Amino acid sequence: MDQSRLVFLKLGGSLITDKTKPLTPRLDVIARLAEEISAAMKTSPGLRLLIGHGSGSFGHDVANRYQTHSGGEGTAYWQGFCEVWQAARALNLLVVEALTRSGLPVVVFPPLAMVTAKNRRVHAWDTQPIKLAIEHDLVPVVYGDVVFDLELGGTILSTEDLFQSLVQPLCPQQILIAGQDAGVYGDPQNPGETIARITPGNFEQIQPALAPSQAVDVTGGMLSKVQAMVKLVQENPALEVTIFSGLKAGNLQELLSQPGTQIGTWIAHQ
Ligand SMILES: Nc1ncnc2c1ncn2[C@@H]1O[C@H](COP(=O)(O)OP(=O)(O)OP(=O)(O)O)[C@@H](O)[C@H]1O
Ligand SMILES: C=C(C)CCOP(=O)(O)O
Repeated sequence: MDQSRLVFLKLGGSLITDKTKPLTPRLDVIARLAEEISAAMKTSPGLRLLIGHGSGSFGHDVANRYQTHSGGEGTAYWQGFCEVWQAARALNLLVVEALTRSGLPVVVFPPLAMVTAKNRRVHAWDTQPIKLAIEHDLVPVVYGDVVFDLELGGTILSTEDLFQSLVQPLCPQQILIAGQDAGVYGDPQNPGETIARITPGNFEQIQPALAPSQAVDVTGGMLSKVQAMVKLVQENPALEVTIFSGLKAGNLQELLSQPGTQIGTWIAHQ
């Protein structure tokens, strides 16, 4: 890859859906986020993007009913697997429609068709097509999905799981995680103050403030998100991660077009 700046962006399920109501997209938010991304791309010629999105009250709700993430066998398990796929895909269609309407050249890489897992971790993924899409100035889109698992039968990979496995082959400079919350709160029971910076050095001290999602969520909420990102910056010291609110209009556009903007919680090597 050349000198341009590659950013992985997650549009969290807590942002693009209402996680308190099954199968409820926030279409106005999705449309605004798409416009912000498009505006940032126009004013930042070196910016290259890989977009991932979460499943919110689509996939999580159905997966929770069937415990799809834990693996299984038999007709009922595979029926559930299929229903989770349908829910995740339905949300993906809405996101892609909005991104396309905003003029973004998006191409979808459905995880079920590309990735296999082993005990809930990415096992094999030919990332060459994604690399080529970025090199040709397209915007690849991935999303949390069901995948076949060589040990468990089936499982679920979150957007963060996918990002973790794409960092090494694609070498992004930044990961932006947009959710409904202003960042990582020092006390999730009393949301207000966000933690400005998390590093491998202060992670242990911050960990008690990290909890699963307050909504139905089979991939772990803020705790697993921060854990995964701290591990990534530890392994890739040049990488920086920002967790921020995409509900506040303008945040996403600013973070995309002005690297270094201090919004939300930063996760960095030091
Ligand atoms: N310290 C904390 N700060 C902020 N949120 C926290 C904290 N601890 C737990 N949470 C919960 O984690 C949620 C964010 O994780 P969640 O996985 O729901 O987000 P998401 O990635 O946007 O959603 P999805 O997994 O559907 O894509 C928050 O909405 C909150 O309920
Ligand atoms: C529940 C499904 C299908 C995917 C979960 O992905 P995430 O919302 O990124 O955690």
